[in-house]
Amino acid sequence: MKSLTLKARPEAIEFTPEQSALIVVDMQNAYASQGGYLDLAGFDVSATQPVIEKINVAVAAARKAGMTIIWFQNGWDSDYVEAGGPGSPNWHKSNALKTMRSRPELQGKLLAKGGWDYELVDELQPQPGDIVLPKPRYSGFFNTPLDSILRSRGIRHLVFTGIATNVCVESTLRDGFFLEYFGVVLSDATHQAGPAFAQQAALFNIETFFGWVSDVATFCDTLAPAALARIA
Ligand SMILES: C/C(=C/NC(N)=O)C(=O)O
Repeated sequence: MKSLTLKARPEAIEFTPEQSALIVVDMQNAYASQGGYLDLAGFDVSATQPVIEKINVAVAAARKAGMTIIWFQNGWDSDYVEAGGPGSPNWHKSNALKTMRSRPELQGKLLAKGGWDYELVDELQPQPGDIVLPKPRYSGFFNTPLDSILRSRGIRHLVFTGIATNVCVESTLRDGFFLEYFGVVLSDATHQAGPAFAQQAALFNIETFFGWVSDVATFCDTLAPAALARIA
């Protein structure tokens, strides 16, 4: 297995595709589509289409190079037992749950398994061999088998895409940092929940304290030789 060098901020980072995962965080209608949860809760989702396209490019390149692809889906059962009741901070802080409390006609619709809001957007669909993981909280490491799946495959490097940079992407990358995973964000394959400064702040935090920041074109250029080697 040959290691590759990815140009990134604050410095380049080495990784081996077979020991790395591309993680697609929560590319569901809830987060990327008009009429989904974030839109209904008042967050701007008008610029998510380019992010969807970039993720498709990154996923294709990662798959060709032999990386594991992991798709997260955030949400809960349609009775919201998994969301936690008033004894959970999630019940108080989740804007999806708050939106449904203020608009009872939406009850059972937002981030509920089995519904349109929970589904991945049409343009991004897992392929055989990819791993799809439901998650009930912002961090993909919490109450999911992510850590054991990664350990069993010898994966130490995690490349992140998805929505939202400042919530589930950053939470998962941070938890990964504490578990000794090297986290890289492809900035143009992510989008924030909230104003543009939330994106800048999340990327600043990641690049300065928790990981590395690169972009989709640089990632694909870096992987190209590994993909060719697998065909030859
Ligand atoms: C705001 C929010 C973000 N989720 C995510 N996937 O980053 C939420 O789930 O309420």
